[in-house]
Amino acid sequence: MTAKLLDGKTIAAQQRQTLREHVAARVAAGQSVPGLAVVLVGDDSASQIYVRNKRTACAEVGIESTAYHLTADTSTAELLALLDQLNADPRVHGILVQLPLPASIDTQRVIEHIAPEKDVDGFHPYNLGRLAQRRPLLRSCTPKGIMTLLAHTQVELDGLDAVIVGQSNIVGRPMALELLAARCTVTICHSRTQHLAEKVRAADVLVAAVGVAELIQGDWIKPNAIVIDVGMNRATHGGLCGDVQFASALQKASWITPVPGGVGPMTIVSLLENTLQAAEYAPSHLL
Ligand SMILES: Nc1nc2c(c(=O)[nH]1)N[C@@H](CN(C=O)c1ccc(C(=O)N[C@@H](CCC(=O)O)C(=O)O)cc1)CN2
Ligand SMILES: [Mg+2]
Repeated sequence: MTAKLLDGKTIAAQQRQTLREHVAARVAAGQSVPGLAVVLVGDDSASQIYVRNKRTACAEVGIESTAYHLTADTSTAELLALLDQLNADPRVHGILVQLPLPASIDTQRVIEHIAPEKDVDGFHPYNLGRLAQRRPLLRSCTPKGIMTLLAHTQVELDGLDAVIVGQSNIVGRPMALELLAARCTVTICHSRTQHLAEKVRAADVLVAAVGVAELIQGDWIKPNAIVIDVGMNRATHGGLCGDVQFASALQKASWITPVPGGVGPMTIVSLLENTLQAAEYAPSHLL
């Protein structure tokens, strides 16, 4: 059997079209243009590309993005001062601080300084706590995008065994909360996990987000499993590869995401959705 591809590139393009219509309808009704502040600190080349892609996507759907590019020697206090300004600005509905930040900056303090109602990355403890209580507001972008991909399979998730490989704050942990809210039985695996292959073999839904090129072998995949590969690793031949051995997993899974073109585009479109959501739910005195 050959798995069907979960084509994030195409699905994200469809979502952007829908978003463009919603934003246009909102503006035609006399409401404000959704605004996203995009904060980049330092010169990390991958981050510069992601920020550029996010701003291009904003422009495509009619969200106004404003870039703040700070030098790598910016202090935590200076970044917090910028966030104070953005938190108070009624034209800014969403604030995105691109990660990773330079090591000299206290990332956790920065995340906690973003007003939760403008936290369109969904990284603030308030938003993660809301998700943990099954009352989500702004949801982390990669896990939210993966839930959209899973909905496209039309597979009923209720009661399935989900295994997540990777326990990061950005992907693994919020992903576990999303799948738990969808009534999966969830296992998180990490660097201390014993018998990883056996854990993966039990997965009806596998999310690989560990950042180790092709760690997960095709013969570990349960027949008919849904395989979501968040990994983006440099392959020895120069291109990109995921955390899953794609060619052999393709023969076992029912659905699988490609790398690139699977999860990545869904992360960006989820950010756009969150920005519109933040604008729609902004307290009326901020509209
Ligand atoms: N503030 C945030 N920082 C980071 C996030 C995030 O969601 N918020 N996630 C990642 C980086 N990231 C977005 O910021 C991101 C990474 C990759 C892609 C993507 O579309 N990837 C493409 C392949 C790109 C390539 O060819 O190099 C794909 O998968 O098709 C989107 C977003 C860490 N930081
Ligand atoms: Mg992400």
